[in-house]
Amino acid sequence: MQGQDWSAFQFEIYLNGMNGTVPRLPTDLSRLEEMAAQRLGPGPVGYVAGSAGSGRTERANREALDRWAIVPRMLRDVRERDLGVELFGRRLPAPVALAPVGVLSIMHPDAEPAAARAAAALGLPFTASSAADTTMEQIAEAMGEQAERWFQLYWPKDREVCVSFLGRAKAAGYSVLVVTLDTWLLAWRPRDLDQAYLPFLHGIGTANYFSDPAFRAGLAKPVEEDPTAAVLHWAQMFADPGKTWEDLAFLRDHWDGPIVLKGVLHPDDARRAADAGMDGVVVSNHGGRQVNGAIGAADALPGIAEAVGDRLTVLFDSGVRSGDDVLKALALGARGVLLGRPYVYGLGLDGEAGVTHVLRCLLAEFDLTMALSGYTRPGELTREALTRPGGA
Ligand SMILES: Cc1cc2nc3c(=O)[nH]c(=O)nc-3n(C[C@H](O)[C@H](O)[C@H](O)COP(=O)(O)O)c2cc1C
Ligand SMILES: O=C(O)C(=O)c1ccccc1
Repeated sequence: MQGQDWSAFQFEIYLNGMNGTVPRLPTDLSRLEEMAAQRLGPGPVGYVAGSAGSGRTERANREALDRWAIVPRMLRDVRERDLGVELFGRRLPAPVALAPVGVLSIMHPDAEPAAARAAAALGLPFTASSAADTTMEQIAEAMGEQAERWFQLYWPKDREVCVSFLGRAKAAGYSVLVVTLDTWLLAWRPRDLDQAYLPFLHGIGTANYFSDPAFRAGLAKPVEEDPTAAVLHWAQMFADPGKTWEDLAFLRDHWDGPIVLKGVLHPDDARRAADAGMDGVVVSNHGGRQVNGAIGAADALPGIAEAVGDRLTVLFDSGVRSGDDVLKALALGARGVLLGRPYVYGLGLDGEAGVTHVLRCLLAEFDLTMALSGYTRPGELTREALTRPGGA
């Protein structure tokens, strides 16, 4: 084994069984939602599990991955394997990062620091959401100096707040800026609407803003004196639906590291990202939480990889639930994937240990599936590894 031996987790689980111990959480990560629904509150679970409209696009994400089938190849000596990849100039032990997810404290009191520590302990990047309950500085501290961390920007209307966030993220050691393009407005989300549940109105997810000097300067009264006014101010400056491709020059001027645009679904938008001097895209429909009826993310992936794969680092999220999903995404042209809801359920069900469990399951399953399919490293995976049984 050249890289980290991710599949050792499988044997560890069986060995623990000799002492009568079985895993506290399911090892089929698609079952976590069901367990979370039994054990956690309906508001928080609805917020995480819910999606836009009828849930058509959330289902499309699964269907798009399920339409592909892996075609395993035999007798290829798969003893020496390495899941490691290079992303944005850094060597990572596996092609997986944690997706930016806001308001994690609705799932578990240990929230972002717990998830970030779990990622750091395995050497995987944690993407801190702008809408976190812990400041980016506190998350950085929880992760430790050397740990790879990315900052997700909800690009605010207020220029001063934007510049302040970028300066803080750089100072706190975030290496990659992930700019989310698909959430200028929150979509129509019936599960949240039916329960009239929105965490932000309770001030959840505003830690980066309420601690920010530029944000605070825009308030008539200090946050502590009038929290409701602070939340309302946050709501109107949090995003700017007026942004256009020309505005990316501003971000390029104020961030000297890699910039990745999250939420790209059309090859022409990916080309524009490359033309604007961006470094990567995340092919994503936000887990089906924004445009109901939108294309399944894995259906958009091959066209985008073909259009810009030689100019940009193409990442993927929306629907990844297993090691075979990771294999398919890489074979369809992604260089890495972001894991969303499964780690959030792991956090809700068992804190930091739950996130660790989820990541180790995903990567053990990916390593075993890759080996059993005849591949030894992510770079070997191409469309050749897959077929589409239904045709097309
Ligand atoms: C509860 C929740 C909160 C999220 N918050 C953010 C966020 O703050 N910023 C962001 O860019 N994406 C956010 N996302 C989207 C994720 O980054 C990712 O695109 C999505 O979860 C992928 O879909 P999947 O979890 O079904 O695989 C959120 C997703 C969920 C489920
Ligand atoms: O709920 C989400 O999908 C999301 O992206 C979000 C938006 C604003 C604040 C926190 C999360």
